[in-house]
Amino acid sequence: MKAIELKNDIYWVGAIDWAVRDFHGYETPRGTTYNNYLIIDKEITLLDTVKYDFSDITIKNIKSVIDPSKIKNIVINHIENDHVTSIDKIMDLTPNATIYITEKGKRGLDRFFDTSKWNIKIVNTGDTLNIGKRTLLFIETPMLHWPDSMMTYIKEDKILISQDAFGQHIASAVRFDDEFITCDSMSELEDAVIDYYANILMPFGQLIKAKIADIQKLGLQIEMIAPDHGIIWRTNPQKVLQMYLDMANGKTNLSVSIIYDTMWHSTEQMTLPIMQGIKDEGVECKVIKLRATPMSMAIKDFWKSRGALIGTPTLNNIMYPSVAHFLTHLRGLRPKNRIVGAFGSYGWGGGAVKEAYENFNRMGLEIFEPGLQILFKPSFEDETKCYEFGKEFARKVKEYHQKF
Ligand SMILES: Cc1cc2nc3c(=O)[nH]c(=O)nc-3n(C[C@H](O)[C@H](O)[C@H](O)COP(=O)(O)O)c2cc1C
Repeated sequence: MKAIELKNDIYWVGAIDWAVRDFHGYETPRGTTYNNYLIIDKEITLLDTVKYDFSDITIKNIKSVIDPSKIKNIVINHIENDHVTSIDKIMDLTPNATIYITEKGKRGLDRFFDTSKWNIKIVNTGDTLNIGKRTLLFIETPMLHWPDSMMTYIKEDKILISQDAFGQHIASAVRFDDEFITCDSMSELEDAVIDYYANILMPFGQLIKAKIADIQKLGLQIEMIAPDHGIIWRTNPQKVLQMYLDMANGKTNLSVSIIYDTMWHSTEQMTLPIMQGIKDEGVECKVIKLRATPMSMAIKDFWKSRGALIGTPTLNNIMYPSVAHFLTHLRGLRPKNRIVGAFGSYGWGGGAVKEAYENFNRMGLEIFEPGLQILFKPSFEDETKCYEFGKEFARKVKEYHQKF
């Protein structure tokens, strides 16, 4: 691999991770990339590093353009391990370089490395760094998605180095959106954006809107958005900005996800008439069995639908563990603008459906009540109840969807 030019004298020097499937628990079936960028100017500047196991690769890529000892400035936009843990290797090659980082970023960096001998400059929103023909503008983006996060805008080239925002977990032979949609497809790229947003950025919708508004107020013209993972947006960067705004504003499909688990298939049997009821109301429906589906995919499918029905049998008075796991994960992501209900089979005292509703209440979601509980295996009459339950839920979903 070698460096790839984004614009004149601005290079991608990152690494492709074809093999990663478990990214801090997030399933990444397409792998990912760790993107970082090198600018050749009067002061040679590196924007971000990569995950530690890939330090040799980024160094090789940098060497394909320039001797790394000539790097004068290193901008660290985000201190998460996948972006910062090869900085020591880079600093070994250019010990006099200056690191530009936010104050919170510096505090974190000090926990990973002995930074006592490194030159470090703290930057705030609006600060600029002139590197010769170019000026870098720093924009702090706290909690998008860590407190230290920032973006760097290359003024003359109109490139926004956006760190994790606008990224996707895609390992590909190509670097740019136009290339990707030729060898894969736009819908695959969009799906990867939604997947990343749902699993990482869902809690931060309000911040996303505010930050995009700030960027618009600054009047920055953006010709390219270069994130720290996946494909670079050079054809139509406005597309991903609009996708983020839409998701932050609650836009999603008029559809339902049935997300369930089962021990002896009774709850599973309930999914079929429920699904039929939903479809007969003209609403699309997708059914996801939790133990057969990676958590991050179930989260994405939840996010892609206006409504979700959670199916759980009762085990020892409470929800089935995989369902509890899913709802705990979902609660951390602070979902909004979705309507939910629950159903499931039980054998005696029940308890799982009630507990699912307790979870929904804690999340502050729009709730469809009452839930549906069936004793052991659903009878023919029970299946009719399931069908009506699905129909009624779909009607409520359609009504709720009008608000958006
Ligand atoms: C280990 C075990 C514990 C159970 N605990 C309860 C319970 O506490 N309360 C209850 O109502 N049913 C309990 N059940 C019964 C199940 O909820 C019942 O068999 C139900 O139909 C299972 O639904 P499923 O086929 O979708 O897994 C238990 C079942 C098993 C296997």
